Amino acid sequence: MSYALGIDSSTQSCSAIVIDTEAGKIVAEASVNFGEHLPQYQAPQGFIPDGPDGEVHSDPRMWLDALEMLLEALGKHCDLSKVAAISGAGQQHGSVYLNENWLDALASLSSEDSLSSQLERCLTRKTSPIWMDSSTGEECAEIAAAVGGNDQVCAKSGSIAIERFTGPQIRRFYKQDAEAYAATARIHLVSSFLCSVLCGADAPIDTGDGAGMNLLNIQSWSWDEDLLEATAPNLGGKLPAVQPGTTVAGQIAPYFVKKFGFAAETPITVFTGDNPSSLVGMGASKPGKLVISLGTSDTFFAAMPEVVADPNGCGHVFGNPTGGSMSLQCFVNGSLAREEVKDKFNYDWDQFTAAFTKTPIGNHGNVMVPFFRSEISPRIDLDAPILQGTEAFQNWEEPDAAIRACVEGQAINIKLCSDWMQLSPEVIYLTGGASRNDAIAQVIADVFQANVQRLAVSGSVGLGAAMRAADNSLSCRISDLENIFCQPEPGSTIAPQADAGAYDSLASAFSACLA
Ligand SMILES: Nc1ncnc2c1ncn2[C@@H]1O[C@H](COP(=O)(O)OP(=O)(O)O)[C@@H](O)[C@H]1O
Ligand SMILES: O=C(CO)[C@@H](O)[C@H](O)COP(=O)(O)O
Repeated sequence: MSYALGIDSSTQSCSAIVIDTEAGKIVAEASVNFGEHLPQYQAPQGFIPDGPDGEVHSDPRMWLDALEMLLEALGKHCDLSKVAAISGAGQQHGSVYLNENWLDALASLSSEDSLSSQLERCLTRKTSPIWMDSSTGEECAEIAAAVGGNDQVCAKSGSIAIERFTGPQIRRFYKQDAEAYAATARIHLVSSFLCSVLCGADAPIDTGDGAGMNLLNIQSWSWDEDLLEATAPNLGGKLPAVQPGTTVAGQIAPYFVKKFGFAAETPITVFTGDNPSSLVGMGASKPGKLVISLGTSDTFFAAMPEVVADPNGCGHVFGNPTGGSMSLQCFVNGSLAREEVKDKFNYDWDQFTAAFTKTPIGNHGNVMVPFFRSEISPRIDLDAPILQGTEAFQNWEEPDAAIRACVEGQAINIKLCSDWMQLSPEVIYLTGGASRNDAIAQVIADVFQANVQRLAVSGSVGLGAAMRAADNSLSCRISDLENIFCQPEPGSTIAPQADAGAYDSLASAFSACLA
């Protein structure tokens, strides 16, 4: 049997891909959009809107319901009993809090009932903070002070103390509700939570996703005692083991065998974060390739030959699921910022895209810092964009110029913030929902003065998971799978149209707006 299943539970949707490693083709794909298919959770974009004090949470029951809907849909396109290897990925940093009933509940799941109805009684925190949460500034400062400053936090964990990272989120929970914290027996990431559910047993956290917690030591790749202590009492005992991404976490639980027809004993490789998984699915797990993901967040990442920390404190070092490390820069104002500008003018994506043919490169000097919510790269508190240019532009009276300015501002910001990685690529590989947009891809090619390519398989997170599963459990090699599945979409290369230096003055104006 040669089928491998990869699952991607990201911010707005849960998707899956099944690859046939022998035939070298995709067998089935399916996707469940949280807002569209599970409206009862009132999370149109995958998170509960308007949380207080920068809180952004999601309901973990929604992720469970989506997983079931996904497998149901997938089973209509493919015989799931042929799947011989499974892995997956979750949006990074999000955490799930579970009580002492968790392990028993997992071990005794009945296929007569839903996962969410059987596991909700295990939740000690009804909703899960996710990566967009910025409520933990105070906790970050406390953790940094306790271990001797942010330089120490960064040297240990690969990032300074960061609001969305899981450690500060755990500390906030402990401070807000010490009783519920004490009743918490296990804290999982989205990735390890879903992996545990599939295994029917507690699964480890992998080094790729674990590094996004401010708790994992990136030299030893094990929980760091000082960071654990600085975060919350008895935390070590509440965390699962950390394991490399090449670990098999367990076998599929009887629940999924009975309900969806998987073969008993199908091995499950430890899940990772969506970005580390995408690194694999983009064929970029060895150093040399640079990826920009335009998902809910925009991210810029690459496998690194050695651990390099961002001197400005905005970038991160995560584990590479195939070994070694990767660097990543995350931009909160990604797709949702582009959508805000589009929706401001009641445009659809075609009208949004057409705006680029009606405006020139450089936008006559009109520049936008397109931050609709506090940005982390660079760290700045804003709840509305800064516009600088003609009066009409500043008054949002020029829709096409505003759209170009949003995307140019984003691309310039990505370039400025990723300079620390010292990568000057000839080719940038694009993935994520917005990567299908040629106009956005063209701006990235122009700003970076590099060719831009997309791969023929668009779901790089799920693909990366399927490839890791196949590498671990089907005797396939990642490099061979890359040759088959990670090939550029024919004719997709977008070359720069702008001259080198065309964006120099706009980049200076952008920086000046932030000064
Ligand atoms: N044609 C398009 N042009 C630009 N952006 C698009 C287009 N189609 C979809 N998107 C964006 O893709 C985003 C979803 O990307 P996706 O990678 O699926 O998100 P995530 O993995 O974070 O759940 C949407 O928020 C939407 O703004
Ligand atoms: O916070 C980060 C990375 O550090 C985000 O990239 C999340 O991992 C969410 O990913 P998407 O849903 O936007 O792909």
